[in-house]
Amino acid sequence: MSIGTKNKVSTASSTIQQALAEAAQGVALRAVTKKYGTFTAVENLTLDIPAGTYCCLLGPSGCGKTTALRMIAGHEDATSGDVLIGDRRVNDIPPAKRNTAMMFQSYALFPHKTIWENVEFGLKMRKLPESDRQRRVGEMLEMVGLSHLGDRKPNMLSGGQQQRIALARALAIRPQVLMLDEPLSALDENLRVRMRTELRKIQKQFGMTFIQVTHHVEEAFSLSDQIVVMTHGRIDQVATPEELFDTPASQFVAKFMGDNNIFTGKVVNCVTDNSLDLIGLEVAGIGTIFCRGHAVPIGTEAACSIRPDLMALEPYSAKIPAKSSLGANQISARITAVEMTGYVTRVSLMVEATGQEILYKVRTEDWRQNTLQEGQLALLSWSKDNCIFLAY
Ligand SMILES: Nc1ncnc2c1ncn2[C@@H]1O[C@H](COP(=O)(O)OP(=O)(O)OP(=O)(O)O)[C@@H](O)[C@H]1O
Repeated sequence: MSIGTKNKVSTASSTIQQALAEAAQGVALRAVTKKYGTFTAVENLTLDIPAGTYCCLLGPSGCGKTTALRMIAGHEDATSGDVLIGDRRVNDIPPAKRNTAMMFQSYALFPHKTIWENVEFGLKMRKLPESDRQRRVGEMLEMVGLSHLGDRKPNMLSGGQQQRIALARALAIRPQVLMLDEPLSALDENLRVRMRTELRKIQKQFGMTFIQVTHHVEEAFSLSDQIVVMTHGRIDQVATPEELFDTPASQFVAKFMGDNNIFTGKVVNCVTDNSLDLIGLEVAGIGTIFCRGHAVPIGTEAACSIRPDLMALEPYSAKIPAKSSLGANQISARITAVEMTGYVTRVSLMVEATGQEILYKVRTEDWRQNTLQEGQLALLSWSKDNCIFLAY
């Protein structure tokens, strides 16, 4: 590549970068509800997504995330509440006039049009002059690294390439917000991981607002600045991936994050301590488990959560567990299964007194150093500081 070409590329890229970053707007929902007849699909959602954020709406099937996305895009009317893009209330503005773009799982590329024509489509609809269209399509194809494929039809491209074209087409109109509805689910595992890295890179590079619907926790963790966890049409928690991983706010979130071990019981003890109180939870058949959280009245039914990688496991016979001193969380459990999944080994255990299943996760290399086996009784222990109190 000559120096001249290189300069041209970087100038083009910084021009798009500026244009896209300037276009980006935040989104706000104010007490938004959507009803289908008597059924409430989305209830009283209030949410702020700042401009330039990669936000994922995460939750199980049917929790209302697509409905929420469609109300932002204008494909669904809110039954009540306000939808704002930037400072503008958009409830009564049709989808094509909202300055948003949508990218779907199926890419929705036009099969009979070339790649170039696909990317140009939205610009033609907006009646951009020919010269502007040419320049923008060129820039977009360059951005996704597929300038050389402009003459091909979509069926002559791989799944990953089609995906990038769908992204180029969506961004060509310089939307204030890009919405992505499960954009990676049609791809195989390897490609999915590669494409999510690309999506994140492009979103960061150009500082755009992306709102994506997904039910994959790992995908939401890897992509997002902000994750909105939804259940039954409501928001359960809005947090960064790190916050969600370290401190789930509810039993639902702790379970949905994957493998967290949850104990339910009654609050029997609360000690005010630094920013987070030390709480004792009496768990039937197990005893008192100590955890960190915000104090609630003694006697309240609640739960706590401990990550499977933050526990320690050792042979039971080596130590008789001292009856819970403050903060020493220990239980005995029998190993019921050991699964080597690659870097990580998953060890399933059962608390014999209650039948509760517990998961312990360990680096495979570390697991190989110990003598524990399936069928053996073991002692699990974990720190109160890693154990998260869940008030609901
Ligand atoms: N047009 C409709 N008429 C009636 N009910 C609907 C309609 N669209 C969605 N629903 C219902 O609203 C609820 C939320 O649907 P939505 O598609 O938003 O869920 P989701 O979280 O995106 O699920 P998925 O991950 O399966 O797409 C579901 O119970 C669904 O059946």
